[in-house]
Amino acid sequence: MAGLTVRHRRTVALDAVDLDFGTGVHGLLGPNGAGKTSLIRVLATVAAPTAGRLTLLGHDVSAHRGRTEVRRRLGYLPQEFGYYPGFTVREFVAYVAWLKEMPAAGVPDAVQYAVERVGLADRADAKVRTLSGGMVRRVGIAQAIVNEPELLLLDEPTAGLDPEQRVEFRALLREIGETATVIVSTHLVEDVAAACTRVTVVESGRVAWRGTTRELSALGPEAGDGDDGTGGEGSAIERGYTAALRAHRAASATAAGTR
Ligand SMILES: Nc1ncnc2c1ncn2[C@@H]1O[C@H](COP(=O)(O)OP(=O)(O)OP(=O)(O)O)[C@@H](O)[C@H]1O
Repeated sequence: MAGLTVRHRRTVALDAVDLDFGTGVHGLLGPNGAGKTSLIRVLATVAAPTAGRLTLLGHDVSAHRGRTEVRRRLGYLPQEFGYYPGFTVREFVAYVAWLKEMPAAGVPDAVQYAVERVGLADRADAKVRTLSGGMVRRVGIAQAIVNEPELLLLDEPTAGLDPEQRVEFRALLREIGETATVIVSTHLVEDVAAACTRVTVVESGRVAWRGTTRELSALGPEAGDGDDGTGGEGSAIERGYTAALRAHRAASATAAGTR
């Protein structure tokens, strides 16, 4: 993507962002309101950018034909995911498979596999309305992966999952990321540490930092070294994240001051 800009009335949610993502699990980290959801929605082709160029899976998505092709090959779990409470898990995931125009003959097996991968095989014939919040979240993940997407976009996917489910889910992401591009927006630094190989930190609609998870962990002060009494707390990756944000803010303030 190049010069990607998203405006909501007067708010600039994404400010001329240039990014590319290869195979693997990418974490999108940033404070509330940084622009993560705006970016994921554009990548999922549910929102059009205000300006800029976006190519997904080799297709220009400003063209109708490109968008249709890409939608078949992507999976998307929105932050607030809408479902039909009267459908069973199997029916709902099959419905999404149908929306993605998967060949009908392969749908039952694909649904079964997706449901198994999220650990819901024993509830596959239960109505979604009877499930707990964490289980509904897993239905959301199942519908996102039913077509074995080449591009998987997940907006705050671990919200509502208990610690054990989180661990299983991160393992699933790593497995999918071996062959697909997975982009996970989160404010949980531990999710990134456990599941992602690369990180993009966004703030105020701009890319504040990019690199590997390991590089982000190495960015912060050593534990206990914080010169202001806060910098040395938390895990290595939390300290790295805080350091990346501070450096970006300092650079933005300097740039604004010299304008
Ligand atoms: N529909 C909208 N109308 C007006 N402003 C919006 C709309 N959606 C987002 N914004 C604004 O755009 C900016 C970026 O929001 P976005 O939801 O992309 O951030 P985020 O990083 O996903 O935040 P969070 O972690 O809180 O979900 C924020 O300032 C937000 O208030």
